[in-house]
Amino acid sequence: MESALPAAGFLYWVGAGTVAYLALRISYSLFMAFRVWGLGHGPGVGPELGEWAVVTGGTDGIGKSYAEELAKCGMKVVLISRSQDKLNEVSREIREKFKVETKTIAADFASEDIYDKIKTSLEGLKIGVLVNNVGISYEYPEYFLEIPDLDNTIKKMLNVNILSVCKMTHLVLPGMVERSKGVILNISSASGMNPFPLLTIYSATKGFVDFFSQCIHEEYKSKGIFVQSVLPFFVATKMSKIRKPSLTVPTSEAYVKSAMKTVGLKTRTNGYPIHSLMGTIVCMLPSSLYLKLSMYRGKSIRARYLKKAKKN
Ligand SMILES: CCCCC/C=C\C/C=C\C/C=C\C/C=C\CCCC(=O)CC(=O)SCCNC(=O)CCNC(=O)[C@H](O)C(C)(C)COP(=O)(O)OP(=O)(O)OC[C@H]1O[C@@H](n2cnc3c(N)ncnc32)[C@H](O)[C@@H]1OP(=O)(O)O
Ligand SMILES: NC(=O)C1=CN([C@@H]2O[C@H](COP(=O)(O)OP(=O)(O)OC[C@H]3O[C@@H](n4cnc5c(N)ncnc54)[C@H](OP(=O)(O)O)[C@@H]3O)[C@@H](O)[C@H]2O)C=CC1
Repeated sequence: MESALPAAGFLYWVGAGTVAYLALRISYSLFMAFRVWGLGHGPGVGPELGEWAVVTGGTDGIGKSYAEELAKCGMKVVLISRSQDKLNEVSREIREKFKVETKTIAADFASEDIYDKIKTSLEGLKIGVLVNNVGISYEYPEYFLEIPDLDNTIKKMLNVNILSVCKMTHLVLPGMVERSKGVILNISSASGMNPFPLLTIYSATKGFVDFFSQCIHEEYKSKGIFVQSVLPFFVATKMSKIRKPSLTVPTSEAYVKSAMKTVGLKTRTNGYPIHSLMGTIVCMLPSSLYLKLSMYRGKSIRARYLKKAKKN
């Protein structure tokens, strides 16, 4: 009886400590959400950082929306993607709508020999913002060994999702450091925060982007550079193949408008209020439960995709 009392006291303090810790974490998250999305603040970017913004994969989805938001802030925009036709069309739209200068570079980030051409095209530009947005994912969630053309998929996904982030940062960061200002926005994914089975290679590349961003921010923040890791859940784009936006699946325009409010305030963000709530919940789940739920989710999307493919 006597020896049970100190154990009960110990458990009481462990319980009280845990509750206090969780209460503090939730209060801090709510306070930050209110500060970022409730109070609002001016754009954390603009031509004062350097007149040009560079957006990789800037002709569709999330990248196109970043290009438009940056142009709206008065920045000149360089768009980089594969198709010159799409580049011409989107750059014309941006020039006409926002009255800013644009430049295009046609390059395929699946290749490794494009960076000399990009370097030459960017020479002499004062780049204030780099958005490392380009990324590719699976056609649909799939078991590792069943991925069509696996060797080629591995190489392509690593080149587009990882190599592009390192190489573009290498090209742009020296100028920013020299001018002691600049913002780099790296588009990771919620699947880079927590592993997402059946999107294994993709999820792991996005984990790389998240770690890379956090480390570079810590290395260069004293030089006036702000690096942000952006971690969206699903957004309605060609990549997710979700056609109809919903409460939890915003359009890319709504997503980016919201994510831009966090620039300068948060080095890691899910970018959208409901996504932040989902991120907070997911991070509090025991990892075994999270993995079960995400595997279940992946399997259900896979089944729907395969059923639809069989019908067509
Ligand atoms: C609030 C608490 C949260 C707790 C969470 C707990 C556990 C965690 C569990 C899961 C983790 C959650 C999210 C994952 C994390 C990160 C994801 C990041 C994604 C990312 O980085 C980008 C990608 O890599 S996307 C993956 C690659 N692309 C694909 O796999 C495409 C596959 N999809 C398709 O082919 C099609 O969409 C389809 C065949 C599945 C359906 O197409 P169809 O034309 O038939 O249907 P639609 O009209 O488009 O939509 C109907 C309906 O379904 C919803 N929906 C469609 N697709 C998806 C999808 N991929 N994911 C989720 N939901 C999808 C769509 O929104 C519609 O819903 P509605 O009927 O309107 O409610
Ligand atoms: N949509 C979502 O649900 C989520 C997306 N993300 C991330 O957001 C980023 C953007 O995704 P999203 O907007 O959905 O993608 P989209 O597929 O809608 O757009 C992709 C853009 O990248 C370009 N692109 C694709 N492949 C290459 C390549 N090999 N070389 C050069 N450019 C290329 C495309 O242009 P073109 O085809 O002309 O080359 C297009 O401009 C990605 O990094 C993705 O991982 C993260 C979480 C969720």
